[in-house]
Formats: sequence, structure tokens, C-alpha cells
Amino acid sequence: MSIIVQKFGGTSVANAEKIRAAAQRAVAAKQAGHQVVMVVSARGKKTDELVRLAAEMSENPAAREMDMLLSTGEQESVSLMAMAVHSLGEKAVSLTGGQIGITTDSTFSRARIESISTDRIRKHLDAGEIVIACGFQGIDPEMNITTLGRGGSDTTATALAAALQADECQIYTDVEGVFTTDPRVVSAARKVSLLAYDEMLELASLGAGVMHSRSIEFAKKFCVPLRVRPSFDEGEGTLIANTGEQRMVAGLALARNEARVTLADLPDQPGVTSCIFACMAKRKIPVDMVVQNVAVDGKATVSFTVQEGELADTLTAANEAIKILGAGTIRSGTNVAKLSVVGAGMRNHSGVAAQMFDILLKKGINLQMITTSEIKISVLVERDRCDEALLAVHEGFCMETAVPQTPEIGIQQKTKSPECDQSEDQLLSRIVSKLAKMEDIVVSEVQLDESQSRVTLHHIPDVPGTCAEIFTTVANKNIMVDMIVQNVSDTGHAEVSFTVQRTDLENCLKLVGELASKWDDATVSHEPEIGKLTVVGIGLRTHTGVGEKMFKALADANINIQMINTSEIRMSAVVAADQGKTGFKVLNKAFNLVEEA
Ligand SMILES: Nc1ncnc2c1ncn2[C@@H]1O[C@H](COP(=O)(O)OP(=O)(O)O)[C@@H](O)[C@H]1O
Ligand SMILES: N[C@@H](CC(=O)OP(=O)(O)O)C(=O)O
Repeated sequence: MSIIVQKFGGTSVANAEKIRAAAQRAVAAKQAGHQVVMVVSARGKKTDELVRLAAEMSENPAAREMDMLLSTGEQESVSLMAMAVHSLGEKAVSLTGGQIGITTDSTFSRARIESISTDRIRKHLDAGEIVIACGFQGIDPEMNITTLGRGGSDTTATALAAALQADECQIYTDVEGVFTTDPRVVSAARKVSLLAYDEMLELASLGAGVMHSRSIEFAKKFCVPLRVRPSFDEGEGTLIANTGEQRMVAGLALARNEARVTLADLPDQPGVTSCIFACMAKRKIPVDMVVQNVAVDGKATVSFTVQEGELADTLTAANEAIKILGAGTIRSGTNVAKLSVVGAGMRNHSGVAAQMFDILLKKGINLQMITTSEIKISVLVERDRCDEALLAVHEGFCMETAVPQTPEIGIQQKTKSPECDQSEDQLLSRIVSKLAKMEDIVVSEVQLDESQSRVTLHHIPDVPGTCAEIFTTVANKNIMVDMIVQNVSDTGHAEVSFTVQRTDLENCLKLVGELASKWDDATVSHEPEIGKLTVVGIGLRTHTGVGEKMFKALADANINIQMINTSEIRMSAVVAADQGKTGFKVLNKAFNLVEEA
């Protein structure tokens, strides 16, 4: 019999009427012939209330007691839900995380799921009961109650769906589905019918609040079709699954509360990035928008962003790194927000970044930092203008219209869509079947690309429009740009590096040379042959250990890193061409992957 998991978020169970409506939905699915598992969050703002209550008791409540407290919000709603189902004449049983058999590690307030025993759930389902599970919680090996981190009920739902091999995991919420961007911020946002796992993974980790990125990791790893649906009507919502659709721009995400950190005057030698990542990973700080540009005068600069709430911890970790490295200075700033564009089709189009930069130029918004990955572009902008930036990019790409928009700038390359590649799915399922713990990191592949060159523009004006001009000029000549990194500037001048195909290098140098000659003191440097090493997997950025492992393996092999970019599905490092093959070997070893002959 088919199993359906239905998750109801806090807003969908906020009062008795809503609880009854959710119960009716589960009963309807049951009566349509499915076995039904409901995952329910705490009602309305209950979890926030509990957090406030704890703050009244203590400035620094014990983590164990916090989890004990917060888990009660879900316990309240599952029992009410079971009563509602009973009153509709169906059998139902409510279960806590521990009763279900969700075992986690002991990291209170952000525990990771280790395993789920499905025996008890199956017994209840086979007895014709609707199982109503508490979201967001589990139990550690010492029987302590743990919670999975705020918003963690999505994770419970997809993890249960994965363990039960459910036919669909439905996430019921207070909007029609996943929109091109938060519909509460941009009223013209449009609901998207279909998204690829990778697109949703990137959107969720870059700030789209509708889903928790960890839950998409489960869905992708275990191939669970996810459907985000409205709890208030019969809308079909958004299906998140493997799809070959190649939209240039599928969605936008805004992370408002970012902080930027720059470590400058670092020695330009192997091990620097590794040391910084290790210090961050030790404190479990997820860093994003990591930008390391080519060194100038033997001194390297690494910038990255973290959530503002993590800044104090990050600065302590950065100080530690500098002490270990024996050199370096730290700068940081908080009035910034990160705006990201995500779309699986951008991997084949030369103009998405150029068009985004052009849209922001027309608003006079400066790009303080840029990083791109295969299917996303992130820029750091002034926080006070981030809503304006979001709106402008949404409008500029005509995202309110249902027809996929192709950028006006650049061309589309004809390449096959990787999502349709079945061998990739098989590779993934082989790796997932060997995981010791459900939330272990999945690294499926290491790639070496030896077909690219690196181009850097030094000392360019740090004003709106510079990058728009560079990348529009390049895209208009049909040159495909792969990685782009631009570091934070505190000097009025910036540096931007990018990679292009070696066959396009000559053309590209001519174009950027002409541009650079217009700007006082701007110069161009390049490296005709580089190696681009990429680690491919799922949830790479949110698991802080992946960067640490990657950069340590490269440092141990004495390989210097010239450029970095990171995303949820890929982490890339540019190294010297003659070190590419060694890098490929050591990374395969570090991630226990069999090296291909
Ligand atoms: N791209 C997006 N699409 C849809 N909703 C989004 C998006 N980005 C952010 N949101 C916000 O996510 C909210 C739903 O998530 P959440 O409040 O966690 O719901 P729940 O209580 O059901 O878990 C919506 O109300 C919406 O404001
Ligand atoms: N109640 C928890 C878990 C959760 O996922 O809630 P929601 O589904 O309402 O986002 C929280 O507020 O974090």
C-alpha cells in the first residue's frame, strides 16, 4: 500500500479550526487508500513563546533543558491532532520523536538524525491507524530528548518519508507552494510548479524560508518526491523532484542578516584556507560566499560571509586562525545582505550573471562581493537596499511571467542536462546505501576540469556598474564564464577573477584589456592553464566539515589554492595546472572515492 507523509507547519495548526482541517486532509488521504503519516509542528508561534519563557528563567539556559522544553510544543499539537482525527471517525496514534524511533546525536538544539527505526510506525499503519509524529525532535543514545534546529519539522518529515520509502512527502504550509521569491516580500512573485532538488537545495540554503535545506538533502539523497502545498485550499503546490527542466532563473533568495569577514595580509602558501576552514568547522560555523582571489604581492586575502548572529564566534575563530598562521589582519562588517539567483539552466548560458549585474547597476546598487557556482549567483549588497535589489532582479528577469525568460545578454550553449543522467542517480543511491548515519555527508564525485584559464582584473573601480560592464562585454561575445569571484573592497578598488574556456582566452583578454585601459591603474593578469577541482555532493556547505576536509587534503599535498567557490552541491578550488592531477588523486582519497583509471 502506498505511504504518504503529510507535514503541517505551525501556521497550519495554529488554532482548532486549522487542526481540524489538517485532520480532514489526512483522513481523506487514508480513505483514498493510502497509509498516512502526519508530521506536526508546534502551534503558531508556540516555539518562540517557549524560547521567551526560557529567557525569563535564565540568561544561559542549559541546552539539554532547552530541548526538553521546546519539544513540548510539538507534543501538544500531535495529541490535539489525534483527538481531531478520532472525532472524524478514524483511528490515529500520536508519537514523540523518541517513541517513533528517531535516534539523533547529542548536539542539543541542532541534533542530526542518525537512524530511524520504522517498526513501530509500520505496526500502527498496518493496524489501520494514522500515525501522528512530533516534528523537530528525536532522542539521543542516552535517551535525552533532542531537537533538530529551528524549522526542523520539514527534516523529520522527509527523513520519515525516506525511511518508509514513502510515495510522496507533502509539506503543507500557509502559501500556495514555492514561489519565485518570498511572496510576502514581493507581491508579484509567482508560484513555480516544478523545481529540481538542486535548485531547491540552493534556494533553501541561500535564504528561501519556505523549506529547511536539510530536508531537501534527505529528499534528494533518498529520492523522495516532495510537494509543497497550501493547507488552506486544494492547490497542487510545487513538486520538487528530479527534473530535466532547464530554467535560467528559477528563484531568488535573500538572506538579510549576513555579516562579512575578510582575512587579509595572509601568507600566500598552501594550508591557509585549510587552517581558516578548520577553525570555523571546530565551532560548527557554516561559512558562505567564500572568496579567495589570486594573491597580490605574495599576500592572500580570503573573505566570506556568515549569519550575523555567528559573527562574534566567527571573529574568535578568525583570530585563532591568524595566530596559527602567524600573520594576517581581520576586517568585518554587518550592514550587508546576500541576494542569490538560482536556476539549473544557467550552467549553459553565458549571460545570467551579466544581466543580474546590469539590473543592479540600473538601480545604482553596488556589488560588494560576488560568487557564482554552477547553478547560482550570489551578490552581497548594502542591507538597506536589499529589498529594492530583490524587486529589481525579480522584475528584470520578468519572473512574474510563467514563460521561462532567457537573458537578453549572451547565448545558450547546447549541452545535455545532467539531471536526466540516470548513471548519476545510480551512483548516488550506491553511496547512500553505504551511509552509516542518515545525515552523513554525501560526496559522490571529484571532478578535474583542465579546460579553463583564469583571468583577473586588478584595481578596478569599486562602484556600481564595473562588473556589469565586464561581464556584459564578455557575454556579448558569446564567451562562457564559469567561476566568478569578487572580494570585499575597503580601498575603493576591487579585484575580480573568473574562469573561461582556454579556447576563449585570447578573445577574452582582448576585451577586458580594452576595458581595463579605461580605468586608472587597472591591470589584467591571467593564467592560461589552471586546474579546477570540484567536490560534488549534497549539503556540502551546511556540513561544515566538507570544506575543512577538502582544503586540508590539498594543503597536505602542498597545493596552493588560487580561487574558491562553494555551494550546497559543489565546492570548487582553482589550482595551478600542474597540480590538478595530484589534487584529483588526494581528494578522491580524502573522500574515500575510488579513483577512475
Ligand atoms: N520562495 C518562497 N516561496 C514560498 N514561500 C516562501 C519563499 N521564501 C520564503 N517564504 C516564506 O515561507 C513561509 C512558509 O514557511 P514557514 O513560515 O516555515 O511555514 P510553516 O509554519 O508551514 O513551516 C511563507 O509564509 C513565506 O512567507
Ligand atoms: N516548531 C519548530 C519546528 C518547526 O519546523 O516549525 P515550523 O514547521 O512551523 O517551521 C520551530 O518553530 O522551529
